[in-house]
Amino acid sequence: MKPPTGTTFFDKVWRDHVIAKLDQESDLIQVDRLVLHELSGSQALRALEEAGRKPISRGQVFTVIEHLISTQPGRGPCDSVSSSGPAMIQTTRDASKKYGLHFIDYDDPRQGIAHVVAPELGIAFPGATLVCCDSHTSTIGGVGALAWGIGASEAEHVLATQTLAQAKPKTMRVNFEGTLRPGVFAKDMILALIGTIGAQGGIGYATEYAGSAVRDLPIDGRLTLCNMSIEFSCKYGFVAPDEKTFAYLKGAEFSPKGAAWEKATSYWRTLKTDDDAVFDKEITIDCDALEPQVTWGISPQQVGSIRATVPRPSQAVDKEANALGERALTYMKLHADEPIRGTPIDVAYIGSCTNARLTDLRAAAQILKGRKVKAGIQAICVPGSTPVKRAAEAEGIDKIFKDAGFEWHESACGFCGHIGDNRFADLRVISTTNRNFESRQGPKTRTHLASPATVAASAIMGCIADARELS
Ligand SMILES: CC(C)[C@H](C(=O)O)[C@@H](O)C(=O)O
Ligand code: SF4
Repeated sequence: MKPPTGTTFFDKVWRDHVIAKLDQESDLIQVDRLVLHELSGSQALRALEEAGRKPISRGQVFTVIEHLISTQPGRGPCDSVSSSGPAMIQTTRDASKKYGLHFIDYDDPRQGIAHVVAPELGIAFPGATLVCCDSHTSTIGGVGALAWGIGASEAEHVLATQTLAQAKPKTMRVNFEGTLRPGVFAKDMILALIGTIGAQGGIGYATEYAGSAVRDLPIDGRLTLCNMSIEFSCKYGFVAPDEKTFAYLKGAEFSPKGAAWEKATSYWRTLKTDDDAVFDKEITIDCDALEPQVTWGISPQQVGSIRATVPRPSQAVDKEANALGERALTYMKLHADEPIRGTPIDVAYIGSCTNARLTDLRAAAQILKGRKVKAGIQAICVPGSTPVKRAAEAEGIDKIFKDAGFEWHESACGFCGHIGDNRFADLRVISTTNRNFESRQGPKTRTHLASPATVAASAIMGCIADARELS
């Protein structure tokens, strides 16, 4: 008789949302929250309208303008970074008003990137299932929700039924153990994991991030970790909720209040993995020894310590990695055995749903205070949301950035992905974002992914720099 084993956080949340078993692998899942942005969300809203249908539960649907809207101060209702932007923005605006959805327009004081706004406003909560037409939706696992990215046709189905058919994934736990040294952050943790497991390492898994280093992270750091789950092909990433989670969500606009809050937190406290639960896969990352990480290639798996040299593709684990390595060095105009630190840069970018929350801006400001961006370097900050921007301004962080020589923008997805603006074309960018694919940030841009502190230090030095030398 197999000894009974405990249940994982994932299994508990999944079990509480199964409406019906569809077949051996798939279940029909109840969806608690649907978040739509104007790029792919507008497609779902238009398809629903063309089918003559309407949302089954408009109170569970949230729409936000954040992908295509310009980040320039003084932006107008349809100022966009792409030619198709104005129409998609207006479609989202019109449908949201027609159906009475929770709508956050470009000039709403709560506006921001969906994956920053949903936790901030308590739209997401522990144990909730939340979907969005975006591959980085797993970010929201940082507050203990089960959140994943879907396509526009799936979003149309959720709009009409508030359910979704899902194949149940295997479970993985990544134990980040130890204590981060000063100058090392959540971004370094997740980059190190992806460098270890590979960009395909999470296919078919739901990943729980655990361990002492995760417990020590602020919620912003947990959101950073979960954000990049998809960069190792893992659709679901999450951190089981704890008192830090509850403190973060308490009092948020859409969080339960009063007796409902007490009832909710008593349920949320049950959402943790049992001590004797067994995972399909477990990995441990030693954080005591962790160094700041920076990518050198064209995949987030092509990453290493900022103190390392660019690796030789011939030393890669297999032929495929070898070929990707050769392609990366050619595209990135780098040479094997050269130190990554000291590589000249053209642009320093702080933004995105990965690393532009208040703790991220504080970490960068600590490096920038009293210093100047190197002459000739473009330095831009796009806060993750308008509330983050306002909170940073209340602390004088915007002044530190501007005095150093950074541009201080309005919140949106901005220059994370190449949606239209070509100002980084053919330049080397060190960036707090989550993807370093070829031409990700514009035609022939060469992107290095790093933490906000590393980006800030690099802006000052004019080359890839170790923030620990400046702090
Ligand atoms: C536009 C959206 C579909 C896309 C994604 O899902 O990842 C974008 O957010 C990105 O980061 O490339
Ligand atoms: S900030 Fe970047 S990664 Fe995040 S949703 Fe927007 S485009 Fe995608």
